[in-house]
Amino acid sequence: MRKYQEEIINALGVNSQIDPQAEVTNRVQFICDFLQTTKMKTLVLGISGGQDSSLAGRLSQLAVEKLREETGDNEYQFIAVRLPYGEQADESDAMFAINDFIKPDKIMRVNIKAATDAMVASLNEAGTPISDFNKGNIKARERMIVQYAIGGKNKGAVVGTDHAAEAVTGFYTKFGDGGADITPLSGLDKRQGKALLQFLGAPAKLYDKTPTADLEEDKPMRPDEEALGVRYDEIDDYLEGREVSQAAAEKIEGWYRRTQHKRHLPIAPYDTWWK
Ligand SMILES: Nc1ncnc2c1ncn2[C@@H]1O[C@H](COP(=O)(O)OP(=O)(O)OC[C@H]2O[C@@H]([n+]3cccc(C(=O)O)c3)[C@H](O)[C@@H]2O)[C@@H](O)[C@H]1O
Ligand SMILES: Nc1ncnc2c1ncn2[C@@H]1O[C@H](COP(=O)(O)OP(=O)(O)OP(=O)(O)O)[C@@H](O)[C@H]1O
Ligand SMILES: [Mg+2]
Repeated sequence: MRKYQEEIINALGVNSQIDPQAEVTNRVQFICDFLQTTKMKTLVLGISGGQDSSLAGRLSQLAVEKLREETGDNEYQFIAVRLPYGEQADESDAMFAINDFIKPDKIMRVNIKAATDAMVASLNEAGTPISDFNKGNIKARERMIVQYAIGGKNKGAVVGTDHAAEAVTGFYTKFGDGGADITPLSGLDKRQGKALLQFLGAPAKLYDKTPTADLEEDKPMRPDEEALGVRYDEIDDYLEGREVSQAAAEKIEGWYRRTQHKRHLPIAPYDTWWK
């Protein structure tokens, strides 16, 4: 194994083999422990219709159901939030994930288009035209704002969907979808997330779906793999300690190096890791 590969695997806490049943049990328990320790009662998560939020959403729902049963406290709840920008192309997938699999206690819908467009217009007026790519990051941050607002009203914590195959490339918006209170999928790669969904009895269309950030209007539903220039299969192999092509390894390590700043708190004068 490459030396850097080993370092990255350790930093992200990836196991080369997992037992999906144990992972589900432990991760649900982790969420329960978090709520009981912090005395928070609500979990909030945006549901896109993609694999990651389907899994994190179902684990969140299972955790609050377990706590309700164990404590008799019916205040524990999970709020699934639909956060379309206008009309979402795969809206039916998102509602399918919610109704047929996640089965959340509560569903909310907040359209982020007005807030996003107002922000872009104000920036334009201030002499800062915003590219389609940059606007995509504004959308991700608007979603973060909505989830924290709902959490703030409900003694709630915001659930993040970051996992090892995303963390390694830093393929998320800093303080956007990267902004959360707990990340129950940490340490899992993409195929391990899929294995957990299969164990949980998710319909295949939820985990067979092509992963997309879907933030750019110029490139709707653009597959993550196209943007990253490397396949999830290769990322997963790399994270599980397997040999991948030199080109794939270099691509992954390049992303990891360039996005190091996203996996740390803001840089302070005494920090040295960034130098
Ligand atoms: N060396 C450094 N040290 C400290 N801070 C540094 C830095 N370099 C950039 N920065 C800061 O980071 C900013 C860039 O990071 P960021 O704002 O995140 O923006 P950036 O990484 O440029 O873009 C986000 C990427 O993640 C993708 N994404 C976003 C959201 C969701 C998903 C998904 O899969 O669902 C994917 C999106 O498609 C795009 O490719 C810079 O503007 C700067 O403020
Ligand atoms: N349209 C949306 N509505 C609600 N939440 C969203 C939406 N788009 C993105 N999100 C939130 O941002 C997170 C990051 O998106 P990301 O694409 O990485 O995950 P995903 O869509 O759940 O899975 P996949 O990576 O397989 O597409 C999602 O998990 C979800 O919580
Ligand atoms: Mg997605």
